[in-house]
Amino acid sequence: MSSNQPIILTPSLLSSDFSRIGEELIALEQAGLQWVHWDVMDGAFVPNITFGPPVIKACRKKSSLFFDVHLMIENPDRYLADFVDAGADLLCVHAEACVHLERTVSEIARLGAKPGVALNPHTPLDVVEYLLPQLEMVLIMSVNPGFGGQKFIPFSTKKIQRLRAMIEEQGLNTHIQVDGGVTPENIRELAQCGANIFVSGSAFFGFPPYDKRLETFMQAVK
Ligand SMILES: O=C(CO)[C@H](O)[C@H](O)COP(=O)(O)O
Ligand SMILES: [Fe+2]
Repeated sequence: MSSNQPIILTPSLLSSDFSRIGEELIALEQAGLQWVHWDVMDGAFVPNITFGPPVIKACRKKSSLFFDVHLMIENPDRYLADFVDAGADLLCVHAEACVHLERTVSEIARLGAKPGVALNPHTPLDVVEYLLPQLEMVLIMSVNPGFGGQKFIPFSTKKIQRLRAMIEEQGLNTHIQVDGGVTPENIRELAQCGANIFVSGSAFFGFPPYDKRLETFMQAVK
């Protein structure tokens, strides 16, 4: 059940060289990428800490890539305006971190960014069912969030299939992003299940040059 949505590869900067993120962004753009995935971690929602709005804001000046921002933070409402001001194009919050998810999603849209909701591997799809018309994207975590380089959790394929069916049932064409353990070896199956936006960290940045790596992913998904 593949989607009619465009196929997009969004490299996760979590596996990039943090000492030169600005240069990495320029290299991605030159290699033909259109999106880039920022993994924001607060050391509370997930057991790791990365970067926040000031880093994104500084990098925004160097890049016209679409900034796809994955917020792995508790109570994200506190920082939505800061991330939009920093230049986030899409803000994806975790359902597990939001008590009033509809309010949070509406606020992201009001601030002028595209809203997304991420679901941890064990979180059922029901939590987004009624919100789908308001969402640009649902992110299916195919690893437990917090670290790059983990193994893809096999039941995620069934979850993607069910979500694509739910989206079609409502007559929508919401993006499905899959995040964690995505490789050129499994991207085709994930697209056939209905995902159309693919995050890749370790399997992307570990295999330069980036233009060739993008081509490898795109050939694999054809
Ligand atoms: O959200 C994430 C981790 O919480 C990352 O986006 C994800 O793990 C990407 O890394 P890899 O492709 O190496 O699995
Ligand atoms: Fe992510």
